[in-house]
Amino acid sequence: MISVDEALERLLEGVEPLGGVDDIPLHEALGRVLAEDLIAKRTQPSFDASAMDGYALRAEDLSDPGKSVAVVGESAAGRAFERAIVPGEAVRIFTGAPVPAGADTILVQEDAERLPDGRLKATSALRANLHIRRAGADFSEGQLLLSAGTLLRPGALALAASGGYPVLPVRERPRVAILATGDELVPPGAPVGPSQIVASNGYGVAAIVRAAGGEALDYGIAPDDPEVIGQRVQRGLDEGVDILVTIGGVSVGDHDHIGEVYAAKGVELGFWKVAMRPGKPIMTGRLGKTRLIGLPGNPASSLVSSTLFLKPLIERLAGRSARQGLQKGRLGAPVRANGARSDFIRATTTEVDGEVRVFPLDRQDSSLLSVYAEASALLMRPISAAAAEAGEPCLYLPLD
Ligand SMILES: Nc1nc2c(c(=O)[nH]1)N[C@H]1C(S)=C(S)[C@@H](COP(=O)(O)OP(=O)(O)OC[C@H]3O[C@@H](n4cnc5c(N)ncnc54)[C@H](O)[C@@H]3O)O[C@H]1N2
Ligand code: MOO
Repeated sequence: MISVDEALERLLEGVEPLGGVDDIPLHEALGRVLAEDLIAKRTQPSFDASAMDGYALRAEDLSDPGKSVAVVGESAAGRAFERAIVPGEAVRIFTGAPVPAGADTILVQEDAERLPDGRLKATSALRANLHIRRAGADFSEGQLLLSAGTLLRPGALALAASGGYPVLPVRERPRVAILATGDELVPPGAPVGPSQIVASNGYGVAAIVRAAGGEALDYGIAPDDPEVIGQRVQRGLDEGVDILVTIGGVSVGDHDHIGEVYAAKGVELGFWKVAMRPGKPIMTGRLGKTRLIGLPGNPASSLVSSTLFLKPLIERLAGRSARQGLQKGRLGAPVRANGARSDFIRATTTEVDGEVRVFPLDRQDSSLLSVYAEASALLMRPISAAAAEAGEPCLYLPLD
């Protein structure tokens, strides 16, 4: 059996980002991947701005407690005070408003006293350069705002808007068809007969697809019939999907037909079986431009193997820049020696003194979705790892 690293290397070998680029409005761009570097079209802020409600003035004018200055006008957000101030003058100012020329500090309202004649005093010591956001503090025109390959998250969308972009060039999304297989499967919400179960895995797999930057296409449920599974696979090929994912039927039982279907379709086999737990029987292949991934049917197996293989494949096709791999943490509890497969243990994480502690969950059977849903990380135990105590270093993969 090949290792996880070798399997991933084989799967990603020669995979290039898809070529298409769409121009789409900002509000539709969440989760898409930026196709080009984004250069700021403007400077933010474009003027020195006050960070507080108060008064703009020269610090020197109120350097001793006996001094006062005249308040000669107002600068509000969107309505600047039109001229420079001169020594002895202050301007009432509000958060976000332009600081008038001649002023070098902001006296916050809470530290200001207006005298009966309207003049202004400071009730605490004042110095220059307080509460002023300098022009260009966020970014300047011509600066790189976001690099090609960035996954567009909420902050990136707001930044692009601020930089002057109502529309963004984004990469074409990899199209990923997901087909559940098994005579026992019924859709969620349908009556569940004796010996039937609900087809649940596809919903988790589809969510992994979307979070990675792909488009998930639901191909429904096929019975354990190689003929029918073959027809659905053909549909994926006809529709030119980038990835065709099947769930179940990759093991060695009499009703496991994915290998047979691959062979009948002339799929060029990538690998079958990886030295990992859960998810060992994963099968991959390629037919023309379509990549095929046969996920194992057990719920945790399908989700762990999607996280380790399907997700990076989508990220590569989507043109995403380098992704986070295994992280360093410390064991929150002792673990047993490991055997001949890398173990991806469903775990929770907490931060203690700036370090992440990883706590394996009690039950690890690959059928347990309640355990998988509780997990925030996969604790990775390498092949043949020795038993380890709480507090020892470990590696883990955060789950989205
Ligand atoms: N003799 C052996 N038996 C098994 C081996 C082995 O090496 N030798 N490997 C085991 C491992 S490890 C796994 S993982 C499973 C994977 O088997 P399949 O991919 O063939 O999966 P199925 O048999 O079709 O289903 C397994 C299990 O998962 C349920 N399932 C399937 N699809 C879904 C779905 N969409 N949603 C929810 N649950 C699903 C299915 O009902 C079964 O209970 O094989 C072991 N056996
Ligand atoms: O790999 Mo199976 O995934 O142990 O249940």
